[in-house]
Amino acid sequence: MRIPAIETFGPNFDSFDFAPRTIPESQTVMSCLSMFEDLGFISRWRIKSDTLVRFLLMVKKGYRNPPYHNWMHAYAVTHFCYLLIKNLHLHNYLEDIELLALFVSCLCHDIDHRGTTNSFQVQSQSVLAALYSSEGSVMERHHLAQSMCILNTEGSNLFENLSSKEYQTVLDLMRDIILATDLAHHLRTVKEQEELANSGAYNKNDPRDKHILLCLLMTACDLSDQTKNWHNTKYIAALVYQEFFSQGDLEKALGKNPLEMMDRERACIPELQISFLDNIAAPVYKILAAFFKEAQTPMRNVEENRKHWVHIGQLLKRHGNPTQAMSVEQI
Ligand SMILES: Cc1nc2ccc(C(=O)NCC(C)C)cc2n2c(-c3cc(OC(C)(C)C)ccc3Cl)nnc12
Ligand SMILES: [Mg+2]
Ligand SMILES: [Zn+2]
Repeated sequence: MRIPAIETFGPNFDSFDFAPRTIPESQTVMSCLSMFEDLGFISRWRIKSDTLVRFLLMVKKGYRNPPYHNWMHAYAVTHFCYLLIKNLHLHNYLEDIELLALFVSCLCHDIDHRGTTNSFQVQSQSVLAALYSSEGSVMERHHLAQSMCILNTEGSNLFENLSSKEYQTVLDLMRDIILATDLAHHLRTVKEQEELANSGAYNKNDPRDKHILLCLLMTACDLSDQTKNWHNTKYIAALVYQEFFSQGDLEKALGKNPLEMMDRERACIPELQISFLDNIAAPVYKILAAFFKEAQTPMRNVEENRKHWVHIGQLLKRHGNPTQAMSVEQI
């Protein structure tokens, strides 16, 4: 089968400033094929092209269509992983199999997401909560289970030609990486990531150091919409709050009080986005830039986007009533 050259998808496809959501959804699977090829994964791991196509189509089909946590989110996350591998010379920090696991985890990390949070699963006593709430990370365990199902399906097992040792290793890595996408896990490990980055003593023979770096890279991919242009950032906020406000509506219907950020009557999006950037997103890219000098651009773009939110917040204060919930279209 002919896999298009990566240049087909634009001259700056491998630049941090490239916005993957400009790729039409109809070309995303083909674009993933080209990324696998361009990263050398197809020959290195002897991936049969029909297996790879079936795997990608099964993963894409595994996503539902909530406003934010859909296939295009997974595609954008995966594209940022491609950028990290191409721009940060990660081969000096991680083994080949760890890069493969990271890239495939990006594709799979939110499979079958329903657009609601872990706490909503527990509150609403969902089937997934019944299955996983005793271990925590309810949604992430489900994303992992769905991913394993696809890999265990005849014809879409991407890792069919890996040795049994490699096979076990890549599945263990996917488990660690996908479970690390739980915000609660991230908040528990971000301090350690910062210390490791600032120590300058990263040791590629230390499994703990490699685990910490893999978690940082995964979170950097998961939040990468914040590292693009303002138009992209504004658009993503609209999608995220559509999802949050729908959950808030459901919680009210269940007689529960939603968090302010999920309550369309109370949420002030610019304020919430500034605190999300300050407390969650910006630190991730500051730490990434502390690890890799080539990672200045994403960090600078997040700082730029914060300035836009401050400006929007001032406009709102001057022209609107500051507590009035801003419709996402008005942003
Ligand atoms: C634009 C944007 N605004 C957000 C605003 C708030 C929050 C939120 O959860 N606040 C909870 C309080 C307790 C702090 C997340 C937001 N968010 C995410 C996101 C990141 C996640 O977790 C990782 C990837 C591990 C960080 C998990 C889920 C989501 Cl939706 N992606 N984009 C966004
Ligand atoms: Mg997730
Ligand atoms: Zn995600």
